[in-house]
Amino acid sequence: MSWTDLAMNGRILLVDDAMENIQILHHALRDEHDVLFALSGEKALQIAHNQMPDLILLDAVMPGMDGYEVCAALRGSAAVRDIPVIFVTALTHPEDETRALEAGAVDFISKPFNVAVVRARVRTQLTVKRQADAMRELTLTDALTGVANRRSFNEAMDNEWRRCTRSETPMAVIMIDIDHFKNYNDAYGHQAGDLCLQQVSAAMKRCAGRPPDMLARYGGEEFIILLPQVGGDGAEVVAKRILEEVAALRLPHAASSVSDRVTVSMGVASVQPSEDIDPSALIRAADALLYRAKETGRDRYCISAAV
Ligand SMILES: Nc1nc2c(ncn2[C@@H]2O[C@H](COP(=O)(O)OP(=O)(O)OP(=O)(O)O)[C@@H](O)[C@H]2O)c(=O)[nH]1
Repeated sequence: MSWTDLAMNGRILLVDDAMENIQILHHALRDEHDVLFALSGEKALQIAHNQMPDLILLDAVMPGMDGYEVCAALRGSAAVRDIPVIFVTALTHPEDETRALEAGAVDFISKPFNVAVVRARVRTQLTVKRQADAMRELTLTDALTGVANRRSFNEAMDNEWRRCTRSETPMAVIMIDIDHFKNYNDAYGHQAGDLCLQQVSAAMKRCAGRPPDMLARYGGEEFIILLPQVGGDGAEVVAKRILEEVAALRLPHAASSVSDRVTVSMGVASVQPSEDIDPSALIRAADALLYRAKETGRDRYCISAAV
Protein backbone atom coordinates (compact mmCIF):
# COMPACT_ATOMS: atom_id res chain seq x y z
CA MET A 1 0.00 0.00 0.00
CA SER A 2 1.45 3.39 -1.03
CA TRP A 3 1.43 6.53 1.08
CA THR A 4 -1.47 7.92 -0.99
CA ASP A 5 -3.48 4.71 -0.63
CA LEU A 6 -3.10 4.93 3.14
CA ALA A 7 -5.15 8.13 3.10
CA MET A 8 -7.95 6.85 0.84
CA ASN A 9 -10.87 4.45 0.90
CA GLY A 10 -11.46 4.68 4.61
CA ARG A 11 -14.69 3.81 6.34
CA ILE A 12 -15.76 7.07 7.96
CA LEU A 13 -18.59 7.38 10.48
CA LEU A 14 -20.26 10.83 10.63
CA VAL A 15 -22.14 11.59 13.84
CA ASP A 16 -24.34 14.68 14.00
CA ASP A 17 -27.92 15.29 15.10
CA ALA A 18 -28.42 17.70 12.15
CA MET A 19 -28.97 15.94 8.84
CA GLU A 20 -27.76 18.95 6.84
CA ASN A 21 -24.31 18.73 8.49
CA ILE A 22 -24.14 15.04 7.66
CA GLN A 23 -25.05 15.84 4.07
CA ILE A 24 -22.32 18.46 3.68
CA LEU A 25 -19.67 16.14 5.14
CA HIS A 26 -20.94 13.20 3.14
CA HIS A 27 -20.66 15.28 -0.02
CA ALA A 28 -17.11 16.27 0.93
CA LEU A 29 -15.91 12.75 1.67
CA ARG A 30 -17.90 10.33 -0.47
CA ASP A 31 -15.55 10.41 -3.47
CA GLU A 32 -12.59 9.24 -1.39
CA HIS A 33 -14.23 7.15 1.33
CA ASP A 34 -17.00 4.83 2.32
CA VAL A 35 -19.26 7.03 4.49
CA LEU A 36 -21.60 5.86 7.28
CA PHE A 37 -23.68 8.14 9.48
CA ALA A 38 -25.53 8.28 12.80
CA LEU A 39 -27.94 10.94 14.07
CA SER A 40 -27.33 10.25 17.78
CA GLY A 41 -24.53 9.22 20.13
CA GLU A 42 -26.27 5.97 21.04
CA LYS A 43 -26.61 4.96 17.39
CA ALA A 44 -22.99 5.95 16.76
CA LEU A 45 -21.74 3.50 19.41
CA GLN A 46 -23.83 0.73 17.92
CA ILE A 47 -22.52 1.37 14.40
CA ALA A 48 -18.94 1.70 15.69
CA HIS A 49 -19.14 -1.80 17.21
CA ASN A 50 -20.88 -3.40 14.24
CA GLN A 51 -19.07 -1.73 11.35
CA MET A 52 -15.66 -0.91 12.82
CA PRO A 53 -15.07 2.41 11.00
CA ASP A 54 -11.51 3.65 10.51
CA LEU A 55 -12.38 7.14 11.73
CA ILE A 56 -15.28 8.93 13.45
CA LEU A 57 -16.25 12.58 12.88
CA LEU A 58 -18.21 13.46 15.99
CA ASP A 59 -20.44 16.42 16.79
CA ALA A 60 -19.79 17.65 20.34
CA VAL A 61 -23.27 18.99 21.17
CA MET A 62 -26.13 16.58 20.64
CA PRO A 63 -29.32 15.84 22.54
CA GLY A 64 -29.06 12.65 24.64
CA MET A 65 -25.50 11.38 24.70
CA ASP A 66 -23.17 14.21 23.69
CA GLY A 67 -19.88 13.89 21.84
CA TYR A 68 -17.76 13.81 25.00
CA GLU A 69 -19.80 10.94 26.42
CA VAL A 70 -19.59 9.05 23.13
CA CYS A 71 -15.84 9.54 23.08
CA ALA A 72 -15.50 8.28 26.66
CA ALA A 73 -17.66 5.23 25.88
CA LEU A 74 -15.52 4.43 22.82
CA ARG A 75 -12.32 4.68 24.86
CA GLY A 76 -13.83 2.40 27.50
CA SER A 77 -14.50 -0.46 25.09
CA ALA A 78 -11.52 -2.58 24.01
CA ALA A 79 -13.08 -3.42 20.63
CA VAL A 80 -13.41 0.21 19.47
CA ARG A 81 -10.81 1.94 21.66
CA ASP A 82 -8.38 2.48 18.79
CA ILE A 83 -10.81 4.15 16.38
CA PRO A 84 -9.67 7.78 16.12
CA VAL A 85 -12.24 10.53 16.69
CA ILE A 86 -12.23 14.03 15.21
CA PHE A 87 -14.58 16.45 16.96
CA VAL A 88 -16.60 18.65 14.61
CA THR A 89 -18.27 21.47 16.48
CA ALA A 90 -19.52 25.03 16.50
CA LEU A 91 -17.96 25.51 19.96
CA THR A 92 -15.02 27.83 19.56
CA HIS A 93 -13.44 28.32 22.99
CA PRO A 94 -9.96 26.88 23.53
CA GLU A 95 -11.43 25.08 26.58
CA ASP A 96 -13.84 23.23 24.29
CA GLU A 97 -10.95 22.13 22.14
CA THR A 98 -8.95 21.07 25.19
CA ARG A 99 -11.92 19.15 26.58
CA ALA A 100 -12.32 17.29 23.28
CA LEU A 101 -8.66 16.35 23.19
CA GLU A 102 -8.76 15.28 26.83
CA ALA A 103 -11.78 13.09 26.08
CA GLY A 104 -9.56 11.23 23.61
CA ALA A 105 -10.17 13.06 20.30
CA VAL A 106 -7.21 13.17 17.93
CA ASP A 107 -8.25 16.42 16.23
CA PHE A 108 -10.81 19.19 16.32
CA ILE A 109 -12.58 20.91 13.39
CA SER A 110 -14.68 24.06 13.90
CA LYS A 111 -18.01 24.71 12.20
CA PRO A 112 -18.69 26.20 9.73
CA PHE A 113 -16.13 23.96 8.14
CA ASN A 114 -14.06 24.33 5.09
CA VAL A 115 -14.52 21.21 2.99
CA ALA A 116 -10.91 21.11 1.78
CA VAL A 117 -9.65 21.29 5.37
CA VAL A 118 -12.00 18.50 6.46
CA ARG A 119 -10.80 16.32 3.59
CA ALA A 120 -7.15 17.00 4.41
CA ARG A 121 -7.58 16.29 8.12
CA VAL A 122 -9.46 13.08 7.42
CA ARG A 123 -6.66 11.94 5.11
CA THR A 124 -4.04 12.71 7.76
CA GLN A 125 -5.83 10.85 10.54
CA LEU A 126 -6.56 7.90 8.28
CA THR A 127 -2.89 7.62 7.39
CA VAL A 128 -1.87 7.76 11.06
CA LYS A 129 -4.48 5.14 11.97
CA ARG A 130 -3.33 2.76 9.24
CA GLN A 131 0.31 3.16 10.19
CA ALA A 132 -0.60 2.43 13.81
CA ASP A 133 -2.59 -0.66 12.71
CA ALA A 134 0.37 -1.91 10.67
CA MET A 135 2.73 -1.32 13.59
CA ARG A 136 0.44 -3.17 15.98
CA GLU A 137 0.16 -6.04 13.53
CA LEU A 138 3.96 -6.23 13.38
CA THR A 139 4.37 -6.28 17.14
CA LEU A 140 1.81 -9.08 17.53
CA THR A 141 2.85 -11.33 14.66
CA ASP A 142 5.73 -13.76 14.26
CA ALA A 143 7.67 -12.62 11.22
CA LEU A 144 8.65 -16.07 9.95
CA THR A 145 5.34 -17.90 10.14
CA GLY A 146 2.81 -15.05 10.13
CA VAL A 147 0.99 -16.55 13.13
CA ALA A 148 0.55 -14.72 16.45
CA ASN A 149 3.64 -14.27 18.59
CA ARG A 150 4.01 -15.07 22.28
CA ARG A 151 3.11 -11.58 23.39
CA SER A 152 -0.08 -11.62 21.37
CA PHE A 153 -0.87 -15.07 22.80
CA ASN A 154 -0.43 -13.85 26.38
CA GLU A 155 -2.77 -10.93 25.73
CA ALA A 156 -5.43 -13.18 24.20
CA MET A 157 -5.02 -15.75 26.98
CA ASP A 158 -5.67 -13.15 29.69
CA ASN A 159 -8.74 -11.77 27.90
CA GLU A 160 -10.21 -15.18 27.13
CA TRP A 161 -9.47 -16.41 30.65
CA ARG A 162 -11.62 -13.60 32.03
CA ARG A 163 -14.32 -14.26 29.46
CA CYS A 164 -14.44 -18.02 30.21
CA THR A 165 -14.48 -17.29 33.95
CA ARG A 166 -17.50 -15.01 33.49
CA SER A 167 -19.36 -17.38 31.18
CA GLU A 168 -18.31 -20.50 33.14
CA THR A 169 -17.07 -22.19 29.97
CA PRO A 170 -13.88 -24.28 29.80
CA MET A 171 -10.62 -23.48 28.08
CA ALA A 172 -8.00 -25.75 26.56
CA VAL A 173 -4.46 -25.25 25.31
CA ILE A 174 -2.31 -27.47 23.13
CA MET A 175 1.46 -27.13 23.31
CA ILE A 176 3.13 -28.45 20.16
CA ASP A 177 6.76 -29.16 19.37
CA ILE A 178 8.26 -30.45 16.13
CA ASP A 179 10.10 -33.72 16.75
CA HIS A 180 13.89 -33.78 16.39
CA PHE A 181 13.91 -30.37 14.82
CA LYS A 182 17.55 -29.80 15.69
CA ASN A 183 18.39 -32.85 13.59
CA TYR A 184 16.17 -31.49 10.81
CA ASN A 185 18.14 -28.23 10.72
CA ASP A 186 21.40 -30.13 10.83
CA ALA A 187 20.36 -32.45 7.99
CA TYR A 188 18.58 -30.03 5.66
CA GLY A 189 19.92 -26.61 6.62
CA HIS A 190 18.43 -23.68 8.47
CA GLN A 191 16.54 -22.34 5.45
CA ALA A 192 14.77 -25.65 4.96
CA GLY A 193 14.09 -25.58 8.70
CA ASP A 194 12.40 -22.21 8.32
CA LEU A 195 10.30 -23.50 5.46
CA CYS A 196 9.32 -26.51 7.56
CA LEU A 197 8.19 -24.19 10.38
CA GLN A 198 6.07 -22.25 7.89
CA GLN A 199 4.45 -25.37 6.44
CA VAL A 200 3.76 -26.99 9.80
CA SER A 201 2.28 -23.78 11.24
CA ALA A 202 0.03 -23.33 8.19
CA ALA A 203 -1.16 -26.94 8.58
CA MET A 204 -1.91 -26.39 12.28
CA LYS A 205 -3.76 -23.20 11.53
CA ARG A 206 -6.16 -25.18 9.37
CA CYS A 207 -6.95 -27.34 12.41
CA ALA A 208 -8.01 -24.56 14.78
CA GLY A 209 -9.57 -21.85 12.69
CA ARG A 210 -12.65 -20.80 14.64
CA PRO A 211 -12.72 -17.10 15.58
CA PRO A 212 -11.61 -17.27 19.22
CA ASP A 213 -8.98 -19.97 18.53
CA MET A 214 -5.42 -18.76 18.33
CA LEU A 215 -2.27 -20.45 17.08
CA ALA A 216 0.91 -18.77 18.27
CA ARG A 217 4.61 -19.39 17.94
CA TYR A 218 5.65 -19.82 21.54
CA GLY A 219 9.37 -20.45 21.12
CA GLY A 220 11.77 -21.53 18.34
CA GLU A 221 10.02 -24.68 17.14
CA GLU A 222 7.36 -24.68 19.80
CA PHE A 223 3.77 -23.60 19.10
CA ILE A 224 0.72 -23.19 21.28
CA ILE A 225 -2.97 -23.23 20.48
CA LEU A 226 -5.50 -21.44 22.64
CA LEU A 227 -8.98 -22.92 22.50
CA PRO A 228 -11.42 -20.78 24.48
CA GLN A 229 -14.79 -22.32 25.30
CA VAL A 230 -13.41 -25.76 24.47
CA GLY A 231 -13.04 -28.68 26.89
CA GLY A 232 -10.78 -31.73 26.80
CA ASP A 233 -12.90 -33.61 24.21
CA GLY A 234 -12.87 -30.72 21.75
CA ALA A 235 -9.15 -30.16 22.23
CA GLU A 236 -8.49 -33.85 21.58
CA VAL A 237 -10.31 -33.58 18.25
CA VAL A 238 -8.01 -30.67 17.30
CA ALA A 239 -4.90 -32.59 18.41
CA LYS A 240 -5.89 -35.62 16.30
CA ARG A 241 -6.49 -33.36 13.32
CA ILE A 242 -3.03 -31.83 13.76
CA LEU A 243 -1.37 -35.26 13.72
CA GLU A 244 -3.23 -36.01 10.47
CA GLU A 245 -2.56 -32.63 8.81
CA VAL A 246 1.15 -32.70 9.65
CA ALA A 247 1.40 -36.30 8.38
CA ALA A 248 -0.40 -35.23 5.18
CA LEU A 249 2.34 -32.68 4.50
CA ARG A 250 4.67 -35.63 3.96
CA LEU A 251 7.78 -33.58 4.71
CA PRO A 252 10.80 -35.91 4.62
CA HIS A 253 12.83 -36.10 7.85
CA ALA A 254 15.59 -38.66 7.39
CA ALA A 255 17.24 -37.60 10.67
CA SER A 256 14.26 -38.43 12.89
CA SER A 257 14.19 -41.53 15.07
CA VAL A 258 10.38 -41.55 15.01
CA SER A 259 9.43 -41.56 11.35
CA ASP A 260 10.89 -40.74 7.95
CA ARG A 261 8.51 -37.74 7.88
CA VAL A 262 8.21 -34.61 10.00
CA THR A 263 6.06 -35.28 13.07
CA VAL A 264 4.96 -33.32 16.12
CA SER A 265 4.38 -34.06 19.79
CA MET A 266 1.66 -32.35 21.79
CA GLY A 267 0.48 -31.72 25.35
CA VAL A 268 -3.25 -31.09 25.67
CA ALA A 269 -4.66 -29.60 28.88
CA SER A 270 -8.01 -28.08 29.77
CA VAL A 271 -9.52 -26.34 32.73
CA GLN A 272 -12.54 -24.43 33.95
CA PRO A 273 -10.97 -20.96 34.35
CA SER A 274 -11.70 -19.12 37.57
CA GLU A 275 -10.31 -16.19 39.48
CA ASP A 276 -8.56 -18.61 41.86
CA ILE A 277 -6.42 -20.19 39.17
CA ASP A 278 -3.57 -18.50 37.35
CA PRO A 279 -3.65 -19.00 33.55
CA SER A 280 0.02 -20.04 33.69
CA ALA A 281 -1.08 -23.26 35.48
CA LEU A 282 -2.84 -24.37 32.29
CA ILE A 283 0.24 -23.71 30.19
CA ARG A 284 2.48 -25.54 32.67
CA ALA A 285 0.13 -28.53 32.55
CA ALA A 286 0.22 -28.60 28.73
CA ASP A 287 3.99 -28.29 28.82
CA ALA A 288 4.33 -31.23 31.23
CA LEU A 289 2.06 -33.31 28.98
CA LEU A 290 4.15 -32.35 25.95
CA TYR A 291 7.21 -33.57 27.83
CA ARG A 292 5.43 -36.85 28.52
CA ALA A 293 4.53 -37.17 24.81
CA LYS A 294 8.23 -36.76 23.99
CA GLU A 295 9.27 -39.27 26.64
CA THR A 296 6.78 -41.90 25.52
CA GLY A 297 7.80 -41.95 21.85
CA ARG A 298 6.91 -38.63 20.11
CA ASP A 299 4.48 -38.28 17.12
CA ARG A 300 1.55 -38.26 19.56
CA TYR A 301 -0.38 -36.21 22.07
CA CYS A 302 -0.79 -36.69 25.80
CA ILE A 303 -3.91 -35.33 27.45
CA SER A 304 -5.15 -34.90 30.98
CA ALA A 305 -8.71 -34.37 32.13
CA ALA A 306 -8.27 -31.00 33.80
CA VAL A 307 -5.66 -28.92 35.55
N1 LIG B 1 15.29 -23.27 11.10
C1 LIG B 1 14.95 -22.79 12.28
N2 LIG B 1 15.27 -23.49 13.38
C2 LIG B 1 14.91 -23.02 14.57
C3 LIG B 1 14.22 -21.80 14.69
N3 LIG B 1 13.98 -21.60 16.02
C4 LIG B 1 14.52 -22.65 16.70
N4 LIG B 1 15.09 -23.51 15.83
C5 LIG B 1 15.82 -24.74 16.13
O1 LIG B 1 14.97 -25.70 16.72
C6 LIG B 1 15.79 -26.66 17.39
C7 LIG B 1 15.13 -27.14 18.65
O2 LIG B 1 15.81 -28.26 19.09
P1 LIG B 1 15.61 -28.96 20.50
O3 LIG B 1 14.86 -28.05 21.41
O4 LIG B 1 16.91 -29.48 20.94
O5 LIG B 1 14.65 -30.13 20.25
P2 LIG B 1 14.44 -31.12 19.06
O6 LIG B 1 15.66 -31.33 18.22
O7 LIG B 1 13.23 -30.66 18.30
O8 LIG B 1 14.14 -32.49 19.77
P3 LIG B 1 12.81 -32.94 20.50
O9 LIG B 1 12.02 -31.71 20.81
O10 LIG B 1 13.27 -33.66 21.73
O11 LIG B 1 12.08 -33.85 19.56
C8 LIG B 1 17.14 -25.98 17.64
O12 LIG B 1 18.11 -26.57 16.85
C9 LIG B 1 16.89 -24.55 17.17
O13 LIG B 1 18.04 -23.98 16.57
C10 LIG B 1 13.93 -21.08 13.50
O14 LIG B 1 13.31 -20.00 13.50
N5 LIG B 1 14.30 -21.60 12.32
